[in-house]
Amino acid sequence: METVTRAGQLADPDETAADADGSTFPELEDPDWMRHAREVVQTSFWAMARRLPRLVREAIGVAWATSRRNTIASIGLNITAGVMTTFGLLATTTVLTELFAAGPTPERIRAALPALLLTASAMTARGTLTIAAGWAQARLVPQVNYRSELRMFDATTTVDLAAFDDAGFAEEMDRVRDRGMREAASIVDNTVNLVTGVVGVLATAAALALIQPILLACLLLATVPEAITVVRVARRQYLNLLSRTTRRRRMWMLATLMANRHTAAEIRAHQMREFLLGEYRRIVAFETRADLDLVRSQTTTRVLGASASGLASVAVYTVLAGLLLTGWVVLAAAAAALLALQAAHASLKTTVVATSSLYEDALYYQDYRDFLDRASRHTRPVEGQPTAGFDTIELDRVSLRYPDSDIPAVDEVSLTLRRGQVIALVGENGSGKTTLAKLIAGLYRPTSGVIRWDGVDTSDLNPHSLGSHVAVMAQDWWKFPFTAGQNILIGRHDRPTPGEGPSIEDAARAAAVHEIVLGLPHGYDTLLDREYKDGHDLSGGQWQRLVAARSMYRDAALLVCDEPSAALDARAEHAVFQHLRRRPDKLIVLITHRLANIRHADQIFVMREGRLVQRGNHDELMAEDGLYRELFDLQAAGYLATSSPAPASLT
Ligand SMILES: Nc1ncnc2c1ncn2[C@@H]1O[C@H](COP(=O)(O)OP(=O)(O)OP(=O)(O)O)[C@@H](O)[C@H]1O
Repeated sequence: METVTRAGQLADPDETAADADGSTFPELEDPDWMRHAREVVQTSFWAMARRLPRLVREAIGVAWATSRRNTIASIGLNITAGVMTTFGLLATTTVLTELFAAGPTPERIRAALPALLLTASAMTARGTLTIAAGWAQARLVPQVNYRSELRMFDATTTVDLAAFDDAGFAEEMDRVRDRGMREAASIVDNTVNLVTGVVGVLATAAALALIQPILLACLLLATVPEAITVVRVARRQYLNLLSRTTRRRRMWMLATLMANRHTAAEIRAHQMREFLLGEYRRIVAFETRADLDLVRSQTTTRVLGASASGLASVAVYTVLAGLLLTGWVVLAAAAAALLALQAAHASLKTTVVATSSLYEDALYYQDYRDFLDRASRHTRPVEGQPTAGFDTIELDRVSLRYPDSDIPAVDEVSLTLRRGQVIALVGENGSGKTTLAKLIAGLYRPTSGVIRWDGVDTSDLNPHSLGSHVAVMAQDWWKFPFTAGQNILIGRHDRPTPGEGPSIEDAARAAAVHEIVLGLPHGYDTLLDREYKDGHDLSGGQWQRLVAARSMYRDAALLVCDEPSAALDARAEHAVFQHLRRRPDKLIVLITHRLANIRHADQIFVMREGRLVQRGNHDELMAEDGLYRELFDLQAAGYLATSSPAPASLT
């Protein structure tokens, strides 16, 4: 893969990843999204310009959908400001004509006065309109930004869980979060800049054309060196940014490791400080060299550009002098033309820079749109019949194969579960218990087979309605950076009737976490994240109790508990399992490796390599000579206070 290096040249990856000492930065590989950056670098300016109309339409569409008022204001005020520029320049010509006319000075001034007032008014109006347009633009840009961010997070929180198992989806999501998400605002911003530039060019060109059309042609020619310099400098700057992105990611990662509460203990325990600082220093040295290279090459380009521009300006002024000498233009018109030339020059520069930036933005914006399309393919339609719950859940030859995997994680599983039961899924690591539980909970859709709630295929049910009857205590829960109370409340933040289910405190009591929360500095209002002021943290087991309280607060008909007591002490485990006992209104699905906790389950399903290999209650399974008994005996042996020899598998 090609990589972009220090001075911005495309280089061999091995060369790029090697620093001056010959050691390597294996992580300094280009992220995939950089391909767009390379495309920009390799595309000619005219190729970019050809795509402009489509981009401008797109940007105006986005801006229009966000705020009509600010869109009209940004564009309309800029156009009006352009008209004022033309007026101002033409009025300046009249002022100069009057001033250079023959006659006594006071009379000439008097004659010039009306045009002078007109010029002053036009320039004041232009200034005011430009400021107002800038204000509207400044209001529009963050609104567009928030809108695209919300659209993105709306998609990421709606897609099926399975989307996150698709490596392409995850990578695209990172890329869009990294850059594409904010491009819509940048497109709008650059479109308005482009409009401003074009209007400026047209306004001054109109004035010049009225003064002397030959000067207009000269102006366009004289701008070429400047345009080339601007594009070259912008591209080189961009290439530098590109090469830095990878290094900066690495630096950012190292910086996060070195200034982070979670890594502080390990860094000290392993005395990693010098290693991390050394890595950081190496990249900084690389960065500094790249910066110096850039400054050198940019300065050279600017010197060459400025010299060429200077020569071009001399040429234009020579033509102007020639026109003056031959009587093609009068002195007053020549002076006004000089002003127009300068104004046009600045507007052309704005136009060129905006075109180049707009093109670049558009490529990243395309990523954003592609991601939204991909997300919508991973999203279930919200229609489907609502459900009031279930009495039975039936799995009929249900399988699930993760993307990029040849072996199904769950393989043709058929079982029937009833409300009022406690059932347990048992098996060794990787046997498919969590995957099966997620299928039962409706978090995954089977790749084959059918799951029915009271005979109705769950894919015909409204997913939101179905989800409202399910609570999941996940194995890999997240420490949400909210208060203790909110951490429970988010189990069902939208409970329609308060008092319908357990209160936050009831749920906390059931999960043996109420006393712990009361002991926090602000009780249920204590923020559980040390990274914020006044934030606190809990131990792993205390967090797990809080997670259990959240699911109890959710109070759903189906409760799936995946290793609910892995981090709990004996007392808390007892409390949690007391709550997870048989209840007529609930179906409880338990996954645990602590088999003593499921002895009283109505049904135990034993899994091996994705398949159900045994089913029955504890006594029935102990009576069989199978995996369940083997696992149970192995565990029970650990609790026996005898010096009997350990099972063969442990020796
Ligand atoms: N998101 C995923 N993408 C791809 N493969 C996965 C994913 N999650 C699990 N697997 C694979 O599916 C198989 C079953 O995993 P699962 O988590 O269901 O097992 P488990 O019985 O719950 O294991 P454990 O007891 O360790 O929690 C394993 O081989 C695992 O590597």
